[in-house]
Amino acid sequence: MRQILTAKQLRAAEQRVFDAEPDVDLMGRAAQAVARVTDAVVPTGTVLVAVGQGNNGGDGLFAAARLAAHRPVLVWLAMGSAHEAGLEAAVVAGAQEVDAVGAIKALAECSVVVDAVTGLGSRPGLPAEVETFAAACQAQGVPVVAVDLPSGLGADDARVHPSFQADHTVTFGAPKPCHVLNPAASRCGVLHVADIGIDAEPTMLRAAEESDIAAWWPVPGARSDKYSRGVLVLDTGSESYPGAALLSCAGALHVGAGMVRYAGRAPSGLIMSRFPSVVIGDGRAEATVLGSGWGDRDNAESRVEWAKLHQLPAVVDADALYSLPSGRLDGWLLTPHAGELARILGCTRAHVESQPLECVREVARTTGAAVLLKGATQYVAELSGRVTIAVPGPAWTARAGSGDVLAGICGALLASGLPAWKAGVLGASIQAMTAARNPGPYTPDELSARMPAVIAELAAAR
Ligand SMILES: NC(=O)C1=CN([C@@H]2O[C@H](COP(=O)(O)OP(=O)(O)OC[C@H]3O[C@@H](n4cnc5c(N)ncnc54)[C@H](OP(=O)(O)O)[C@@H]3O)[C@@H](O)[C@H]2O)[C@@H](O)CC1
Ligand SMILES: Nc1ncnc2c1ncn2[C@@H]1O[C@H](COP(=O)(O)OP(=O)(O)O)[C@@H](O)[C@H]1O
Ligand SMILES: [K+]
Repeated sequence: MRQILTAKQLRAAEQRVFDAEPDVDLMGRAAQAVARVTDAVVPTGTVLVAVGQGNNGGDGLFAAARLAAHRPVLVWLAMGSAHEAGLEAAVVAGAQEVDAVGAIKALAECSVVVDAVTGLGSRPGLPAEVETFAAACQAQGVPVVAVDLPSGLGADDARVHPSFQADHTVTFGAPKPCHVLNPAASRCGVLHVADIGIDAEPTMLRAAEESDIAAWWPVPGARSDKYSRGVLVLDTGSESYPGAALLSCAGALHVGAGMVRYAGRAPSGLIMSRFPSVVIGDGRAEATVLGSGWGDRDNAESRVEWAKLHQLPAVVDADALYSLPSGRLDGWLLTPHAGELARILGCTRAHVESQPLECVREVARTTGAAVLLKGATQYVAELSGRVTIAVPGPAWTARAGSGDVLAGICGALLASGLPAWKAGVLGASIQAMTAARNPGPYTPDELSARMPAVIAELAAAR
């Protein structure tokens, strides 16, 4: 599990290191990591380092000094002034200074650019000259290694602003929100988290890793049976949207539900013809999935209320999200995408997309349920305010029906006895990991059929 630190939390962690060891050279360690990644990404040719006036520029200059020992290095002081000791080290090592015009001209001969304009102290956006330079790097296809974060982004901000488009980003101690929250994360390229001796304490924002998914996956044991593995009732689909019923069945079955009962309004013959192991009709269960493919259903509210009355943990998806019963929904998992979350909150989709953490936390706080906000980055918020980001996957999954499969997956995991937040994180992650291992436009049900192989791989790795 990776802890995600805000700029303020990272600075506090840095301060603790300085307090314990006043002479520690954190900047030297940061520069060493930047030089190492730069050499690994593009081993030869001229490096052009764009330098700002703060400590981010300092990292860039000390990295320039290291690189200049074995390859040509140019430095551009993009804000006029720069970290004095860093500049001296770079010049002594042989780096050559260029001005703004020289920097743009030099791009034609450079093999890589190091962006050390701003980091944790970054205000969103770039001065005009730097923005022009960043655009030229992209237009000319020169790879960019960003120091700490692509200059122009805000460290704690999910939004994109005029900024560098990095191919690689070398950050220190722990990822910051901009490295994991989309769309900002899409500007970071490959993220390298360098250990420079800063300890990241547990925070209210963290990102799950594949090793967590492997460790948490509910693998059956010798004493397991279909009941102990979890019985799931799917009330999904409708006469108008029978496909959603099939997709939720596919999701639940392919992640190993002990038993799936189908109690929705899609034709039972259709379900049986595709999934003969599904039992038709309601019955004893450990969890239910409500809402996927319901459309405008007449008894939506009473059906959701029914689950609450029977204290049946529910995955609430799609149309059922607008029929939530009052009171605390402990043990439930809500699975909205940004548009659905906006409708629940009575705000715009754009607001949810620019403030995803605040919005997902707000619904978890007011309902007591765990809330999985779906999309390019998938967030699972709990009542406590803790948010866990699922393992990311490729955008191939962004297509109609993926959410129906995901609801079935999460339902099966909830039925297995996992807490709702963990069911959400595991469900979103396994779908993303399967897509990552099977790139291409597979349909959501085809992709679900590839999940057992990924789960077997995870179980074998434990
Ligand atoms: N502490 C440590 O020992 C370690 C720190 N480390 C490194 O330090 C970095 C943080 O350094 P930092 O605090 O000096 O801030 P930094 O990101 O360089 O920017 C501040 C300067 O940029 C300017 N500026 C900002 N935005 C702007 C904009 N949009 N347009 C124009 N100007 C803008 C801003 O101007 P001002 O706001 O003052 O007007 C100020 O002059 C961190 O990311 C990591 O790389 C590592 O070495 C590990 C050890
Ligand atoms: N950009 C993206 N990258 C990766 N996965 C995505 C992206 N956008 C959406 N997804 C995934 O696609 C699914 C879409 O869900 P949803 O919008 O509810 O679809 P539907 O309701 O049509 O089934 C979600 O499971 C989400 O995880
Ligand atoms: K930077």
